[in-house]
Amino acid sequence: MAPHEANGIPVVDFSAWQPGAPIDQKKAVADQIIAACRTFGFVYITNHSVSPKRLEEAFAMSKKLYDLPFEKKQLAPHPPGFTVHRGYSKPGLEKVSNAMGDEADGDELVKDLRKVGDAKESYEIGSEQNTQQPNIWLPEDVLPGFRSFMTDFYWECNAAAEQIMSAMALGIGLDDENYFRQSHSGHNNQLRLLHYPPIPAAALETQAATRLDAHSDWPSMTMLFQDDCGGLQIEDPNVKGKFIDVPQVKDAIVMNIGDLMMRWSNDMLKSTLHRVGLPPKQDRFTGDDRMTRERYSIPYFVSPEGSHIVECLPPCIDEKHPAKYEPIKWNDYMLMRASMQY
Ligand SMILES: O=C(O)CCC(=O)C(=O)O
Ligand SMILES: [Fe+2]
Repeated sequence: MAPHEANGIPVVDFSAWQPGAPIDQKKAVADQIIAACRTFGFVYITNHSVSPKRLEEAFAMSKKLYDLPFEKKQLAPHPPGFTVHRGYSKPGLEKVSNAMGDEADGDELVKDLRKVGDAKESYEIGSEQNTQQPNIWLPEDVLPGFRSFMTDFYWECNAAAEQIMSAMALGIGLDDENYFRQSHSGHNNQLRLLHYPPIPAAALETQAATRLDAHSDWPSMTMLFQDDCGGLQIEDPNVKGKFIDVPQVKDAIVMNIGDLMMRWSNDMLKSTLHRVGLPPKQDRFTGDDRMTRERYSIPYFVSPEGSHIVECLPPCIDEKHPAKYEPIKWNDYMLMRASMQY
């Protein structure tokens, strides 16, 4: 029998969600997703529309990308600044170098940290029709088939996202199952290929480096595909500051609510802090450096149109829960969030 949870986090079997299925059957799936999103803000979804074969191909393509020499990957560079999120971002070394201290101090830890590899590298892809965020591709001969595969995969992910959002609409209690489709054309989503190279365990343990700091995602929701390395953690819904592992469930989507959906749902659904740290013990190499395994993950961020006005959903408002937020455009919300970061 399929598992119903992994480390306490609900696993929802999506196979009963079929276009012509009886409403009770669909509602059962929808309710399970919403229940998980109310407590954890995270839920595993199995038997969704992205096939295991396609996922295997996507991870294989991502590996091919990251196996390329640095100079080749740099042929599709992420533009400087925060306005366009496309193309290849090389590993950020700021944290690591900050912790290195004075070269002359001879400290063992400092020496260790000198060997610290790259914390993470990423490649961002969007809709080919999104003119505000034009894609940045490698020359075709550098990685043949990459562009066409990722363009198709982007829309396959969106098809799964549409079904999940339909289930969410039903689970929230909206009359129209297609409610979220009106504002989510799919052109504003973001496919991210992430690679966390091997790194000495000591660097993560001493927090001299992190793979990915604790954060919440901004958009409506995120669908994450992860390999079996481990290291993803979410904040325990019952204990602030305590993080629990989100182990791999093979081929499952790890779906999580973003800040925008939390606001949209008048805080009924939770946008939960999550981070990527040290992989579980058994995944570590035993050499002197105790190098951790590398990790690959593929998040897919789902956002509405920039001009869409997000207003607390009626089923999430009652006498005990009056609307907490003013209506806001997704574009304005992003600007507000970006300005808060400085
Ligand atoms: O790599 C992961 O598993 C997490 C990625 C993530 O949280 C993000 O990119 O926002
Ligand atoms: Fe995230």
